[in-house]
Order: sequence, then structure tokens, then C-alpha cells
Amino acid sequence: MAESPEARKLVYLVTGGCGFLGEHVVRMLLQREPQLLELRVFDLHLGPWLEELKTGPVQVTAIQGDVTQAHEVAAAVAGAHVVVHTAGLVDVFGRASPETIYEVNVQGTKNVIEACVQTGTRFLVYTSSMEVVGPNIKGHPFYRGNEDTPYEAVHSHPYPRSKAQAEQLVLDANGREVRGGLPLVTCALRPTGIYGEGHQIMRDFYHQGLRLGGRLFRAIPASVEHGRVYVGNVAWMHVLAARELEQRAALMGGQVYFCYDDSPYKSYEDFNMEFLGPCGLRLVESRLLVPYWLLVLLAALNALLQWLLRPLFLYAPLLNPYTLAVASTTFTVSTDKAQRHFGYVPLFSWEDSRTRTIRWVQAVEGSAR
Ligand SMILES: NC(=O)C1=CN([C@@H]2O[C@H](COP(=O)(O)OP(=O)(O)OC[C@H]3O[C@@H](n4cnc5c(N)ncnc54)[C@H](O)[C@@H]3O)[C@@H](O)[C@H]2O)C=CC1
Ligand SMILES: CC(C)CCC[C@@H](C)[C@H]1CC[C@H]2[C@@H]3[C@H](O)CC4=CC(=O)CC[C@]4(C)[C@H]3CC[C@]12C
Repeated sequence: MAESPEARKLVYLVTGGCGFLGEHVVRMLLQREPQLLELRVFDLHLGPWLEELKTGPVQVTAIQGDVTQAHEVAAAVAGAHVVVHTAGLVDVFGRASPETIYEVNVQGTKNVIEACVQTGTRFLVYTSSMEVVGPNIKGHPFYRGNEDTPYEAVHSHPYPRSKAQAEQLVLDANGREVRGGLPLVTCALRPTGIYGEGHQIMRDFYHQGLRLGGRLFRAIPASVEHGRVYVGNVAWMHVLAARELEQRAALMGGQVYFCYDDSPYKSYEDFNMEFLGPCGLRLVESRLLVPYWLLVLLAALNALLQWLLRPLFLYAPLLNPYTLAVASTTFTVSTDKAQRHFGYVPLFSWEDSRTRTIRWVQAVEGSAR
């Protein structure tokens, strides 16, 4: 329902607003947040698609900036009511150094928190990750767990370590006094593996399948369950959390929420086949040809090659010891905490999510020709 212009009074800032998830959050806010007056989109790299959003009733302000630069963050945050902090360096392939990952994910988050405190912004929603919990390096399964399920979280990799540190900073900041004397209210959302329109790894698997003559080779046993959630539902959860933080500050402040929807529990590869299958790829049962010990060896070899070749060029294949461990360890969530705390129910059914993702892969196929 269209709102009267007077009802529009809120200023939102989305960091990382031009990323895979960030773009969906931006579009969702424009469609579903009737109180929005201005939407600031902050990113290191601004997308050209932002231009088309500037003709609607909400003022869309594109800000090219770096979360590691405190003054740039403070300037963007000043005057915003709500910050949705999705910006992050998502790297489990060894493309960036651990220092850079820390700088963006941890220092960047510190800068966002300090900017809220200094400028008087009271509501902060942080995009965390399931990786904050696990899978851990011991390969312990997390089977349909919830936010209270005990699990030994041990982080050896810079990405999950940085996300865990950043999440803790956000949760600890809940209740801090911001400029003007009122308390900061924060919460963290932990998506499992996100899929949907714009998912780069899905695109990579698709192109790899085309190169291999329409086949992909199964590497992970079908019995390993991997949690997945549709990007539109993750975006919707951010919009709802941001909206409800003020009214339900006592309940939601300092809380973590897994992001979930009705996507089925499957192995990483079987789940991808839900979309790649209808686009003409098939999954070949090759586990007898490529036993697990061989994959472990290949992953270790890739890590060694990455290290040896680093002075010459960046070698960063999908398979490394960390990605193999994540893909081969069951990690699925089953919870209703977000529904209980702020009324979240998925906006997109599984059928809808699947159809939208298939259409997107087919469009990628069309544009690749
Ligand atoms: N993709 C996934 O499956 C999952 C992602 N997440 C989290 O969701 C968030 C978004 O991830 P994606 O959309 O997948 O990644 P993405 O790489 O597509 O988006 C991240 C955005 O942050 C921006 N960014 C990076 N460094 C920046 C900096 N220094 N200053 C300003 N902007 C910067 C990038 O330009 C990009 O637009 C991240 O915080 C990630 O940790 C959490 C769980 C799963
Ligand atoms: C050929 C291999 C055996 C299979 C490789 C698959 C991997 C590239 C991906 C399997 C699981 C993915 C991760 C998982 O979905 C959780 C994630 C959460 C995040 O916050 C960021 C992305 C990711 C780490 C995701 C990355 C790709 C996988 C490791």
C-alpha cells in the first residue's frame, strides 16, 4: 500500500549495499519499508543499477566509501536512524590476506559502531554468518541446531574468525550510550549459505559444468546436510529486524538470529542441482573414482600451490582444505527465534525461491552465449 509522503521519515544506511546480499536488502527496503525517506547505499564499488532506483519516492544516496576509513563511515552514518551493516570481505579461498580480512570485517565493524555512538544512530543490524558457530575444524556436525545449541566453535580460518570477532563487538555494543544519551540497540543475523539471483559461486559451478560437457562430478557424500537460505528471505529478515528493533529493543537488543526459510536440507552439491539440473547440468556419481582421501590430498596440494605461486600470481581454486571441510561437515539450522522475537516468516516459499534462482541461472546462460 502506498504511504503518504508525511509518513516517510526514516533514514537508513546499508553498508555493502552493492554486494550480492546488499543489493537485495536495498531493493527490499525500497519495496517494503513504507517509512523510508532516504536510503544511503555505501560501498567500495557502486553498481550502475543504483541509478534506476533514483526515480522513486525514496531519496537514494549512493556513497562510494570504505568501511576501514573511520571518517568516511562517520560521514555516511551521521543523521541515519538505522544502519544495516552487510559490508564484508567474504573470502575462504585465500584471495585476500588475513590482515585485509581483519581490517575490513573487524576494524570496519568497529568503525560502524563508533560512528553510531558518535553521531547518535541508535539501531544497528549486523550481517553475521553461520560460520561464527561452525563447522569447526574438528568436523563436528551441527544437525538442525538453533541459537542455543551447544557447539564447540573453533576458528582456524581468518574469515570465520573475523566474523566471530565482529559479531561479538556488535553484541557488546548493545546498550552503549550514543550521542544524545539514548542506548544503542544492536542485533546480529547469521545466514547459512545464501543462494539466489547474483550468487557468484553458483555462476562459477554452472560455467564449470558447461566446460565439462554438461556434467558436474559429485565430491561430497549426499548424506552431508548443508544449510542454505534464499537471498530474498535473508534480505526480508534484515528489513524486519531493522524495523522492529526500536519497538522490541528489550527483547531483540544484543541477540543473534540464524537466517532460515523453507529451503530443503541437502548436501551442497545436491542443493545446487535443484537449479543447475533444470538448466541442463547433471551430477555424475564419481565418488568411487575420486575417494575422499584423494580430495583431501588435492585440497592440500592446492594450498601448497597457492603458497608457492603467490609471488608470481594468485592461484585460488574453490577446493582447499577449509572449503572441503565446510562442504563435508553437516551444518543445518532449525529454529523459530526470529519468528518469536520479531515476527519473521519467509516472504518467498521454497518453490518461489527455486523458480527465481533457476530463471536467474538461465539468464546467465543466455548472456554467456
Ligand atoms: N554469501 C554467503 O553465503 C554469506 C554471506 N554472509 C555475510 O553477508 C555479507 C554480504 O555478503 P555477500 O553479499 O555474499 O558478499 P559480497 O562480496 O557480494 O558483498 C559484500 C559487499 O561489501 C563491499 N565491501 C567489501 N569491502 C568493503 C569496504 N572495505 N568498504 C565498503 N564496502 C566493502 C563489497 O564491495 C561488496 O559489495 C557479508 O558480511 C558476509 O560475511 C553471511 C553468511 C553467508
Ligand atoms: C569442490 C568442493 C568439494 C566443494 C566446494 C564448495 C565450497 C566452495 C562451498 C561449500 C560451502 C560454502 C560456504 C558455506 O555456504 C558457508 C559460507 C558462509 C559465509 O558466510 C560465506 C560463504 C561460505 C563460507 C560458503 C563459501 C563456499 C563454500 C565453502
